[in-house]
Amino acid sequence: MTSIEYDVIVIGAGPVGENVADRVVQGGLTAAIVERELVGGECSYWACMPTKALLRSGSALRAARQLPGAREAVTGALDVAAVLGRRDEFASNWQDDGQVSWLESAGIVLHRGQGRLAGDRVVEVTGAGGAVVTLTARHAVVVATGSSALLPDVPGLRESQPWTSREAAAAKEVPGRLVVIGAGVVATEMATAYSTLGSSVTLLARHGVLPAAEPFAGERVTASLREAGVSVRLGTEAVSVKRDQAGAVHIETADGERIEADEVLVAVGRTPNTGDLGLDRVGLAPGAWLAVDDTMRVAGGGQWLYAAGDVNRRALLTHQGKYQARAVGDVIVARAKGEKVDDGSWGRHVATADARAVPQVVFTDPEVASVGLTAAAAEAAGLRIRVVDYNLGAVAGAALHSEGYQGQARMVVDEDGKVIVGLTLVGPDVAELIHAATIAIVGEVPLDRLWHAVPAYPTVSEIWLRLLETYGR
Ligand SMILES: Cc1cc2nc3c(=O)[nH]c(=O)nc-3n(C[C@H](O)[C@H](O)[C@H](O)COP(=O)(O)OP(=O)(O)OC[C@H]3O[C@@H](n4cnc5c(N)ncnc54)[C@H](O)[C@@H]3O)c2cc1C
Ligand SMILES: NC(=O)c1ccc[n+]([C@@H]2O[C@H](COP(=O)([O-])OP(=O)(O)OC[C@H]3O[C@@H](n4cnc5c(N)ncnc54)[C@H](O)[C@@H]3O)[C@@H](O)[C@H]2O)c1
Repeated sequence: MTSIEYDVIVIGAGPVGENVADRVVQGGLTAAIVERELVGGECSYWACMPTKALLRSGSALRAARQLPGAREAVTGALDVAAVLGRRDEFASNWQDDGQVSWLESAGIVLHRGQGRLAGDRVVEVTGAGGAVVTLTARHAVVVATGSSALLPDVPGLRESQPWTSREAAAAKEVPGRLVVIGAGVVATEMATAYSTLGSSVTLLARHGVLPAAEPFAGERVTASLREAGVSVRLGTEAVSVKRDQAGAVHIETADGERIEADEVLVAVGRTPNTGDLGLDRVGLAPGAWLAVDDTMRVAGGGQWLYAAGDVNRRALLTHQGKYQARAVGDVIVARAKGEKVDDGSWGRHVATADARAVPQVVFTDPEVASVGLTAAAAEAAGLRIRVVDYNLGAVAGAALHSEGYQGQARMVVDEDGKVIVGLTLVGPDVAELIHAATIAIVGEVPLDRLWHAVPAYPTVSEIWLRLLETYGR
């Protein structure tokens, strides 16, 4: 059987795979990308973009209603059909022509089908009709196959055809009653979206709401969800699920309650897309997350095998996966050309920020924007820290932003280095504020110098000055 040769083969054309391929082509190598569904991946069609489109209109409406003068101009309710229509556009109507054209313009060859490793630097691609094409990589194979929703082992759940994040992101109708299992990022965002769109939502939070964030984030989001009419059940979980013949779903909880709903959304984390990837053909375990070194080389794989994005479990976020993609694309080019590899801390060919400065925005109401370590995580890492809290609603810019602005900020300072290692902001429109904190953490800007970074008056950014004043000089 003949094989087509490329310098680099990328399996998975999500945001991460696309960026890896682009980077290696820009570095002068040839690249092929293998995709079994839509070019653009989860983020474009079933995750980041459509879910944020579902949330945005409700958020804008709430903002207008919090402002005298603007409030009076809002006379109608949310136009659900228009929101869903705008979401469809943001999901490109689940067509990938635009991204396929981009691949062509970037000089990347697309092979459609299921990609499987079939030996050292060999990938077999099985197309829709069953035909198999064999590809060989001269330098590297990069696995960027992403992740899928995890379905917990709850009796009856799988048979009940639950919604996962995919159905929640792409739904054509808003269910009357929605039960959400889980209370992490997907669960809280989708509870916010669907309650705004008119569903009666119940959220089952086994481990608390947003348990990975600073505790006040979960508390504020819980309070606001409840104010919006969402029933948030803390410390409980689904123990059995059944869909009846009329289509209703019956959920039994650990505390013996029975809840009836039209749909049940499972949002309890992710599982790697490595079950059908031929990992056993290269000595690795199918179905496992792919552990990697800082240059994204797979532990226990050949020197030619890399993994980037969700599939390596370092940080399940598009921006962080694309950051890894830039590092891995460049390191493959450097190694192919025999150039020096810059793999020291914060070097060009490593993703140092994955461990120390990952920003994330949860688009709930209020928004939760964070970067770096929470106080609990910093303590667990053995750092000697000081925690500085400040009421975000007390800065002048917040009072101007909206009536009764409520928010909270926390800065975590490493007392030995006198630098910030974590910052969390909770409040309306804090999303756009977090990048300043990312720069302060990545740049390891000393607190003494931060006093000279003066926030403009009257903006919500004045929180920076208030946090410094509270810390003391
Ligand atoms: C509901 C939801 C909302 C989210 N919102 C945000 C957000 O607002 N911001 C953010 O930063 N992150 C968000 N995320 C996370 C983000 O979607 C992921 O981190 C991101 O999609 C990971 O990109 P990736 O390229 O690694 O994987 P994916 O986007 O999953 O792409 C992997 C691609 O590989 C393909 N593939 C898999 N196996 C094979 C195979 N064997 N052969 C061929 N092709 C294969 C898949 O079809 C897919 O196209 C969200 C996630 C969810 C679930
Ligand atoms: N705005 C964003 O950046 C954004 C939005 C959505 C998703 N994402 C990414 O997608 C990934 C997946 O999100 P997710 O919400 O599925 O995972 P997650 O890890 O954020 O939350 C899962 C939650 O489910 C809980 N849980 C686990 N098993 C459970 C069970 N059997 N019953 C009840 N609860 C259970 C966990 O305690 C956890 O709180 C995240 O890592 C996140 O980074 C990002």
